[in-house]
Amino acid sequence: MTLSPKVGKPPVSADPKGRPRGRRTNTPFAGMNRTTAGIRQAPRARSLDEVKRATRPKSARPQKERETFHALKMQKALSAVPYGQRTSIKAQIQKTDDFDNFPLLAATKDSIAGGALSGLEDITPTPIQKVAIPVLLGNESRAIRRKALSEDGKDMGQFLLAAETGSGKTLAYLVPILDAIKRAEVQEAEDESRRLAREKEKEQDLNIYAVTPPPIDAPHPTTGRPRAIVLLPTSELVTQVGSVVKALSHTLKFRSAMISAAYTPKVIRNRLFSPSGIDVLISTPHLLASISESDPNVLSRVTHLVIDEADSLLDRSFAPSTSTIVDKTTPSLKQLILCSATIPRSLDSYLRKRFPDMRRLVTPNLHAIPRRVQLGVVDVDKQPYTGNKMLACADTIWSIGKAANETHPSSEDEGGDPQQTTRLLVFVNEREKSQEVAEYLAAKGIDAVALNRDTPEQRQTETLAQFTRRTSAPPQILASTETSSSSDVPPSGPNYVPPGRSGSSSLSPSTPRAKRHLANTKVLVSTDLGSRGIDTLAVKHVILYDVPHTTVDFIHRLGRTGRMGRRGRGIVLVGKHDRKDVVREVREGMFKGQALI
Ligand SMILES: Nc1ncnc2c1ncn2[C@@H]1O[C@H](COP(=O)(O)OP(=O)(O)OP(=O)(O)O)[C@@H](O)[C@H]1O
Repeated sequence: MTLSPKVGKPPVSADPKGRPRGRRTNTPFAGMNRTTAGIRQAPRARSLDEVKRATRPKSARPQKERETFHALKMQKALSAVPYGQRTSIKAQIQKTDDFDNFPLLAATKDSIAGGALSGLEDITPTPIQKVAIPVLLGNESRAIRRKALSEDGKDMGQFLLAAETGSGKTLAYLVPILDAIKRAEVQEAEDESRRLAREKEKEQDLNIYAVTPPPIDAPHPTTGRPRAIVLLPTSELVTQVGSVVKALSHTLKFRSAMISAAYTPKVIRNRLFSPSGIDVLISTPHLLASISESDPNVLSRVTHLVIDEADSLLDRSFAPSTSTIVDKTTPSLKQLILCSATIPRSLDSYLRKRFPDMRRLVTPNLHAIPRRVQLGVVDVDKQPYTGNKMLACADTIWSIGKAANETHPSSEDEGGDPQQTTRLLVFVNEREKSQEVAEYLAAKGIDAVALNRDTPEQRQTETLAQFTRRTSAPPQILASTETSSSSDVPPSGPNYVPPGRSGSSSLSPSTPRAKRHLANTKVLVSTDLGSRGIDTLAVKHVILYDVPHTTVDFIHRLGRTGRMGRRGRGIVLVGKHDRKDVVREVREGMFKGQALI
């Protein structure tokens, strides 16, 4: 290493052009080896505002707004729908306000008002019905329609209907399908009569004395070969959707059948192979997939296949049976319709791979829990529960039941109006817990039953029927006759004490048998089984005993109340092991009417 010859020489004071050659100020080493502070001028005096800001106490300083959905972002459960898309859908559907706006057959329109929604006044289509019915009817430009057809050019439309819980998705797919079936029936009848006329002419040309043989007593051509199939995950949902289809069939005149494990093999066979034929079949995928193995013809004529509750039917446990049915029906299929209240990310990526051309028909409020559903929080670690969640649950139910009884004293069992009975759903995460909680509540004098996969099919149906009773009053009327107004919805807070409580618990955790009975109140303690699709119109209160694992479960469970414009209350019980941050964000999202993520 050689040293510079300038080492030890004093610095030159000016460069050849006469500029001073001192220390460079814009290099990383500019501040090194200084003997003076190098302040060129006196510091600038602070303005009055700057002084005020600096002397303000920390608590008074504006906080940087907390990032919304920080905890929910960790879960990443739901696929996002951009807000721009939501706004444009909202604008699009604003023009439609009547079922008459859709090019439906007169009989189809009559079947809505006179069948499926009989008893309701001023029937207007819901957002998902406004979005989906025209598209499924094929009532749009050819260019848009071509987009919905599959890539291989096959004439099969693929659609995903996604909308909030309790927003009328069932009719959104049933109405256009039944309309198409009726039109196809008319077309086929015309074709058949033309064919017969041609045959007759031919016979007459060949032999004028030909005698037509008497008609053979053949079964109907649609026997065991339905035109439309609706798949649902449970027997209860098969019964629920089956009854809507039946109600429509009274006016529209078609044949339908529902089959599930709740029926005996003989009943299933008789329904499926009825000599009078079948147009619409409602089934669970496991049962239909196994029938199709022994009798593949069952799926040979299907033009419309609906996979309702698609977020469940395309998950690991159902996917093999569902896919088998999709594969076997594909050759004759005109429309494949998936329907769901949520688009979980797993479903989103599955659809992108398996059905990349699927058209998504979503509503502006998808993934938002309506603001008319209010969420209260009970901190079970605080007084008077001190960590006893079961006690907190029982006490909350007693408070709700007592408050309702003050308004409607006569019980259903005593011949009172069943609509005045308070029906509550309690959701737990594990099936063992449902039994445990139901027994505890019963010991506390509450009419509670458990519902889980171990409950026999028949009992599941009977139990759920008590919570799905239809009311004929329109939502607006129901909302106004509710015992509560938005002001008496349970206030939520870290230690929300339900109304009617004086501060101490009216129940003791060690009470072995009920000393008192909470009249006029029915409680169902359920696992996720009771949270999917069940039309629990009669339920105004949902208690989340466990904090749901994901936002998907939050949406489904809270979606059992506040259906079709009604008000509802959710109460979540949080303990020290529960994700309070997740609950807080869900509450904030609900308050702002935002879509959860
Ligand atoms: N246009 C309408 N006007 C009034 N009520 C309607 C209308 N369409 C459907 N309903 C009623 O709304 C209720 C909820 O409908 P449905 O069960 O189809 O909801 P959903 O969107 O499938 O809910 P989920 O996601 O929970 O399965 C039903 O009782 C149904 O009769």
